[in-house]
This record gives sequence, C-alpha cells and structure tokens, in this order.
Amino acid sequence: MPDQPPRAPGRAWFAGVELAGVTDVIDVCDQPERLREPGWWVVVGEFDGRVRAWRFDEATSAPEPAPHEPVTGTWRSSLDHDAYVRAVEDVRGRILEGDVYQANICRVMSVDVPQEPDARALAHVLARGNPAPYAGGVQVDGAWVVCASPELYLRIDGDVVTSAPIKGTAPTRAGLTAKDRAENVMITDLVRNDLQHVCEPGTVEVTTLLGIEEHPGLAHLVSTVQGRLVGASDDDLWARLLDATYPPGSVSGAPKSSALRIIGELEPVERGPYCGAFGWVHVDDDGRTRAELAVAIRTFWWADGVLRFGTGAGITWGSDAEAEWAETQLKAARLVGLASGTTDPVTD
Ligand SMILES: C=C(O[C@@H]1C=C(C(=O)O)C=C[C@H]1O)C(=O)O
Repeated sequence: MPDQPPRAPGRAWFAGVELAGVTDVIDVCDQPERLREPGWWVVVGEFDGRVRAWRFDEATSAPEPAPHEPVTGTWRSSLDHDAYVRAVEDVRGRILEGDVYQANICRVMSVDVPQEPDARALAHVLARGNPAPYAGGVQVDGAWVVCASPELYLRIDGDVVTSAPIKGTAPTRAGLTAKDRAENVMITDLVRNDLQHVCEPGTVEVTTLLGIEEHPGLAHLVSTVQGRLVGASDDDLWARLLDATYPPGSVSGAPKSSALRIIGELEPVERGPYCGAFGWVHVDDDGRTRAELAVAIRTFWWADGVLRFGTGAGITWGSDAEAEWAETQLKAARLVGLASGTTDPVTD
C-alpha cells in the first residue's frame, strides 16, 4: 500500500461543512503559491502578524457538537472605559492635525480559561444565539478561533473579487446617522483603491453603497465593492491580494498606513486573529479558486489558558467618545453573554 500523507488531528467548519485531517500548514506570505494547490484550506490571518493556512483532506457535514461549558471567570479589558475615551480623544486630536481622518480603535477582552475549550461547542451556541453570515471556526495545532463575523473581507469566485466593508453601527437602523454614513464612505473609497491594485483597470465598482443590514441587537451600514482580478490563476495571486488589501481597511482606518501607526501607539495589546482574516479557500483540480474570508470581528480566540474577544469602533472627527465606548459595549455584550452563559441563545 502506498504511504499515506501525514495527517494531524484538527478540524474547522463553515456553514454546515466540517473539515477534518490537517495535511499541511503554510505561511501564506512566504509561500503564496501553495494556496493555489487543490483542496480545502482554512486561513487565519493575524491583524498584526502572520497569515497562515491549513489544508484539510476531508469535508463532511458537521456532527452535533458537545454542550458548551459556560465561561465562569471575570472578563478584563485591555482598555477600560477611561483609557478608551482618552484614546478616542487622542485620535480626534490627530485628525485635527491632519495625520489621519479615521482610525478604528479596539480593545481586547480576556478571561482565564485554563483548559482548552471545545471550539465547536462555543460556535454552536453562537450560531443559535447570534447567527452570522461568516460564522465558522477552527481548532488545530496553532489556531483556536470561533468567528461570528457579519463582515466580508474577500470573496473570490474565479476572477471576480468582492469585499463588503461595514462601517456605521447602531442598536437599530433608525439610529444610523450622517456620521455613520461619512465613516462608511471613507472606508468604501479606501477599499475601492485597495482592489484597484489587483483588478483590471476600469472594472472596480461599488455595487451597493450604504446598504443596511440588521444583525442580532444591532444594525450596520454595509457597502459592496467588486472587481475583475488580474491573473486570477497566477501563483502570486494571494501575495498580490494581501499586499494590496491587508489588513482590512474597515478595521484599520484611512489613510491606512497612518491609521496602523496610530493603532500601534494607542492599543496596548496585539489584536491577534481579531480584525485579521478568517475563512476558507477551495481550489478545484483545474485551479479555479473560490474563497470566502471574513474580517475577523465578533471573534473569540483561545491560547495559553486565556479566551479573548475583541471589540472596537471607527473614530472620526464627528465621534463622541462616550458613544464610541457604548458601541464597543454593544458589539461585545451579546456574544460575551452567550459564551458566559448569561445570555440565553433561545430567548434573549
Ligand atoms: C472593530 C469592529 O467593528 C468595525 C467597526 C465598525 C463601525 O465602526 O461601525 C463596524 C464594523 C467593523 O468594521 C468590531 O466590531 O469589533
């Protein structure tokens, strides 16, 4: 019998499909050509670090998960109320000086969970209590992520690339303001510019501007940008895509390079997979690629005995610091409540 390829335990799941049996792990920036090899890949990109992909050799329908063990410890925040409010005022000062015109400022919540939790069990609770279009998870050696993201970073279907930045958040659609619309337009323009670097000239268009989407407990403004890729089957596709668009504009700010510098100065801890990319890539035997990567917001990750969850908001000149803090609370409350067992997935 021929030798079987080495196969490690681990699994991932998206939209009812479960992937099992890791055969390869790659650093996408070092080996972008590997992500053109046929099969199912799962991508986890850290906002401030590596973008890695795991290849799986088996796709099945997801089995019923074990029950989720509610998290019992006390959640901490990398920026407390006062520190977050100071950071918002700091960004407004830099906007006044002309350094930047939007920066997304985030905080990381964390709680001690010494034993590695069952990611699939948490994902199941979130799927019931907070269904999300880009929900998924992965639990492999080197990555533990459960994502309930409403935001599309990149969809690839052959040579068509789509991104749908979210900017503008309120408890209900009636609460969305002119400030939210301005915030969204800035980032939509940035994403358009990012995609122009990898698309045929003249093909990038905004197919929806300022659409409204409702998710459990909040409403978002969502725009959609689409273009036709140059060299969609070339080996360097992912190198060019990441170079042009990573990290995602909506969770960085504009101009992106200034926003990233400011984020590095104001946020005390790294974001890890939060605000990075998370999703799947499928390459057919004939090389056609389909992929769906979320902006990894509304995302939990576990490492070294600590479960983390990130929450943040886009800061512009029109920001009110207390309202931005409240927005970060709103985005976290339901999901952290579900993980902690204080929000009932069925009735709340
Ligand atoms: C950073 C987050 O959200 C980002 C900021 C948003 C906003 O300011 O309205 C909306 C979606 C995200 O792009 C988060 O949810 O943690």
